[in-house]
This record gives sequence, structure tokens and C-alpha cells, in this order.
Amino acid sequence: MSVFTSVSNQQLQAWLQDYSIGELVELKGISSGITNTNYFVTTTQDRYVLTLFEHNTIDELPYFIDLMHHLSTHGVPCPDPISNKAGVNLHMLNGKPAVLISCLSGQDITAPTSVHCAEVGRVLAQMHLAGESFASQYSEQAHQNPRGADWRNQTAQKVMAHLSAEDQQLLTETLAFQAELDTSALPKGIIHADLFRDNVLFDGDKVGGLIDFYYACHDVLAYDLAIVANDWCVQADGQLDAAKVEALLQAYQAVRPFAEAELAAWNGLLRIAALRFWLSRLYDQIYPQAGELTHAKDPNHFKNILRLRTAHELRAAHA
Ligand SMILES: Nc1ncnc2c1ncn2[C@@H]1O[C@H](COP(=O)(O)OP(=O)(O)O)[C@@H](O)[C@H]1O
Ligand SMILES: N[C@@H](CCOP(=O)(O)O)C(=O)O
Repeated sequence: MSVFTSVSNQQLQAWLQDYSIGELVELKGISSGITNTNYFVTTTQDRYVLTLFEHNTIDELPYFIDLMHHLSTHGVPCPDPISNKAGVNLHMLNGKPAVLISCLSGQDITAPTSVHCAEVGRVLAQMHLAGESFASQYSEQAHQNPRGADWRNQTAQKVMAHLSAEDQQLLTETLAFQAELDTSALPKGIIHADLFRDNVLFDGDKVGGLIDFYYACHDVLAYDLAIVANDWCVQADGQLDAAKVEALLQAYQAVRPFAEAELAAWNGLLRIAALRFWLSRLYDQIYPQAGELTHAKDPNHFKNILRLRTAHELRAAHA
């Protein structure tokens, strides 16, 4: 159950007096999700999601809230933060930063088809283009990827001693590959950085919306698509499903064609994307946070994906 901080009907009713969104009809905790507290809020006017941030300070949040507002007003299906009568969208509620956002239609899907992969590719490309006009409002420097190369190097050092000799070798080789990979020619912009299946709601075969923008940052655009491919286009054995990758890439490129450098870097970016999630899952397993829900995010899934992408990239590089 992902309600870490409880909010009562009376508290929310009082809080909503500052908004012009009608009277509270129903407040219902959302059981999925692992990081923050989420409630569905139904008022006499509409349906919303209330998020209470469990791990962020209020100062860390305007970038993500403003980004969602920017994207949703530029045609990207994603939540739009709701402002109160004073024009403020971020508040403190029960000691936690809190925001009301619009409620999107649809459900996440566990077994995507090529049609779903194409839809995600299309919407991610839209997001990358819409992000271009947001970048200027916030400094790129201040919003670099918190799970970027520096984090990957540091985290690797924290987990290394806990790994088998074989896994240490895989990690060491991948860090060496990362150090050699020249990303300077790759287009950069605002990326979602965690667009897994549980962060996209589908309404039939159409994207109802992208959610969970709290890893969004400034990084390589094609890397964002590689993160998607490693989650959406995999077979049970971790191999990429060629038809799904094709659907993803074609639909993405119909909106935002790849530059030559992105095509050349694609296999390497799949490796780095696998490394990032192998490391975060390893770290969470080795250093579990007290009081956090134990959620089954298996590091071996991404270790396997990393091995497969490495073999594929090496074959392609020597072909
Ligand atoms: N704007 C939204 N519209 C509809 N449902 C949402 C929205 N935001 C979150 N949800 C629902 O809440 C669940 C948890 O949200 P999520 O952002 O993944 O939480 P967490 O950050 O805690 O992992 C999602 O799986 C989805 O069902
Ligand atoms: N989607 C990720 C979880 C989000 O990353 P984390 O750094 O918060 O663990 C996954 O499936 O591992």
C-alpha cells in the first residue's frame, strides 16, 4: 500500500478551500507506486491525483512541476499541476510537499505489443521536442542527470566488493566502455529517464499519459529511448524483440529523426541504460533503506540485459 502519509477527508476538504475545483466527493489511496504517497481525489468538478512527496524537499520540486505544466500545455499527454486561487501549485500538507495534478485516463500495461511500443516511441519523441522550449527556463547545469556517469561510477565503487568475480569483470568492463563512449555529438535535451511500463498509462492502444517525471533531467535524448527499449521491447530471456524495437524506433523517428551520431551510438546507449538500472537495483539490494517498502526489483534482470547488449554491441562493432 503506497500511502505512507495519511490525509483525512476533513484535512483535504479544508485544503481544497484554497482551490476553485469544487467540493470533495471522494478521497481514495492509490495502492500502486513505491516512492510517494498518491491519492485519487474526486471533486464535484473533476478527478485529480494528490501526491505527497516522501523523499524530496519542496525546493527540489519546481523543476518537475513546471516541466509537467510545460509539457502538458505543449501537447504531451502528462499530468498538469493544478494551481490554487493564489496561483501556487506546490504546498506543504501533513509535513510533506504536496501537489494536485490532473488525473489521466488509462492503465499501465505489463505485456506491450509492437503497437504499444510504437505509441510510446511517438509520445517520447513529442516530449523531447516539446522539452526544447522548456530548457531555457532552467539551467542545464543544475539539472544534469542524477543517475549520470558520475553517479554510475560512484555507485559501482559502492557495490563492487559485494559482487562475484565474474560480475566485477562485467562492471569494470562496462565502466571502461562508458569512459570511452563519446556522447559529445549526441543531441541532448529534457529526458524522462525512467519511462518504464509502469510509468505510461494506456487507454486502449493510445497513450493516456506519461507519469512520474521525478527523474527528468538534461541528458542525451537517444539514451532516454534506449531506457525505453530495454524495458518495453524485451523478450522473457532479456533479448530485444526485433519487431518491437523496429516499431519503437520507427515511430520515434517519424516525429524526431535520429542524427547519424545517434544511430552509431545506439547499441552503446543500450549498454549504458542497462548499466544504470543494474546499478540502482544492486544498490537498493545491498543497502536497503530502513522503513522503505521492499519491492522486488531484481538486479539480475538488468545484469542479464547488460550481458546481452554488450555481446550485441561488440558483434555489431566488429561486423
Ligand atoms: N496523473 C495521474 N493520473 C492517473 N493515475 C495516476 C497519475 N499519477 C499517478 N497515477 C497512479 O498512481 C500510481 C502510482 O504513481 P507513481 O507516480 O508511479 O508513484 P510512485 O512515484 O510512488 O512510484 C500509478 O501507477 C497510477 O496508477
Ligand atoms: N524503473 C526503475 C526504478 C526507478 O529507479 P530507482 O533509481 O528509483 O530505483 C527500475 O525498474 O529499476
